[in-house]
Order: sequence, then structure tokens, then C-alpha cells
Amino acid sequence: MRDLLTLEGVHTHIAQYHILQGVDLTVPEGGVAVMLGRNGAGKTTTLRTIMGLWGASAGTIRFDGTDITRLDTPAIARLGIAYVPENMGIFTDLTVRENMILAATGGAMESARLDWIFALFPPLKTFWDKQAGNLSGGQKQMLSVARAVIEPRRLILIDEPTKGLAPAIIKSMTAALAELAKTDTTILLVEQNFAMARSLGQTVSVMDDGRIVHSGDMAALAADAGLQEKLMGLSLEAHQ
Ligand SMILES: Nc1ncnc2c1ncn2[C@@H]1O[C@H](COP(=O)(O)OP(=O)(O)OP(=O)(O)O)[C@@H](O)[C@H]1O
Repeated sequence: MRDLLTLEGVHTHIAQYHILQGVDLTVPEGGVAVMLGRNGAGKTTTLRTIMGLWGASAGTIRFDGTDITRLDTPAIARLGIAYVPENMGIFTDLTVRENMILAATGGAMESARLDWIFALFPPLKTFWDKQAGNLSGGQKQMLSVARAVIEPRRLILIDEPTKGLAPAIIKSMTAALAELAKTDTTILLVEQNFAMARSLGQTVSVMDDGRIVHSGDMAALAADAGLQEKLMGLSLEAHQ
């Protein structure tokens, strides 16, 4: 399979702190690549660095063969990369509809695309004119992902979409992401819930202390209790 995104020796400094210390990461085109790692390992910093929200101080980030390391965030977004941050980045004072309109860079929402989004996330249709701040945690998360895919994207970076959600909502979010992954959109998913990660991911990378310490096929990790044990303290502590 072709590589869609590659990071080679990426370092990121935030103020005086050296957070990413030589990240090597490959995301194949199609499906879901999962990134695991304990709190503070550098997963969010990696997504923000890919998106140009933090500047890499060394190393190279390539998207579909293009060097994007020094591009600014709008230019990176225009190449077809979207980011769903952990805090979801929605406008709580606006309605679901207004949140979606603002996410459509072309200014208009295509109705077939919207129907597809409503099929993925039915509550968004139900609460279309409701203020986003009044949605449940799971519905806010759905809105956040929906905003990222209001237009076709080649890659979406999603940071812990199940954090704090009830098991039933996690199940519907997992199903929606599985549907999304069947399209032309590749997903790079940061996830602490190993059950969800295992059911969605084709590949897995484990991050610790600002570096990738394991990468391979998810099936190999899922079948290797010894390796899971070894990585347990790094990433799988919250698995269920
Ligand atoms: N704005 C910032 N200023 C200083 N340090 C920061 C900043 N943002 C992150 N860090 C530090 O960088 C390290 C990596 O944080 P990051 O958020 O990337 O980790 P993470 O793996 O995503 O963890 P979590 O699951 O808790 O979000 C942590 O030690 C964190 O304290």
C-alpha cells in the first residue's frame, strides 16, 4: 500500500521544552492508522505538528510526496488534511447547522454530502437547529468529526474521539469511523481505548517520550499478548 503521510526524524519544541524527539511515522493510504501512547507521550503534539500548528524544529513531513514541513496551517488544510482536536473545536454558542456552514470552506454544503453525514451521525439531523453547547458529549464529538468531513478529505487526524464517552456512544462512534474509513478518507486516530483501536486500525504506532517506540500491523499486536504486555504501561492502561 502507498504511504500517504510520512514523518522522518521530526522534532518539535514548545517554548524551551523539547517535546518530539525524532518521530518516524508512516500512515498508509486508506483505512485507519492508530497511534497509542500514555498521557503526555506527545501524540497531540504530533497531530498539531503535522497540521502546522506547531512548527517542526527538525525533520521532514511529507503528504502524498509533497514536503509540507514548512507550510502554514491553511495551506496544509487545502491539501486535504483535516484535524479533529481533543477539545473538539466546535462553536458552542452556534447551532449545529451554523457550525457545519462555517466548516464548509466553499461556503455551501452539498446536500448529498449532508445526507451522508446525517446517515453517519443521525443525532446531528435531529438537533440541526439546536445550540451545539446543549448537545451531549457524544453528540458534540459527532459534530466535531462531521465538521472535518463536510467536504471530501484525503486525511483526517482525530484526537481521542471516545474520551469520556459512554460505551453505547463509543460503539456508534466506532461504527461511524469504520464507515468513513471505507471511503477515500484515510484516518490517523489517536486513541486510548484499545478495544476501539483494535477494531478499527490496520496499523498501529506506539509513542513514548516523544518518539515512536513500536510500529506494525494492528493484527500482529492484537495477536501478541506478550507484546501488549510489554507496551501496556506505555499505552494500553486504559484499554477495556
Ligand atoms: N503548550 C505547551 N506548553 C508546554 N508544554 C506542553 C504544551 N503542550 C504540551 N506540552 C507538553 O508536551 C508533552 C506532550 O504532550 P501531548 O499533549 O502531545 O501528549 P499526548 O500524548 O497527546 O497526551 P494526552 O493524551 O494527555 O493528550 C507533555 O509533557 C506536555 O506537558
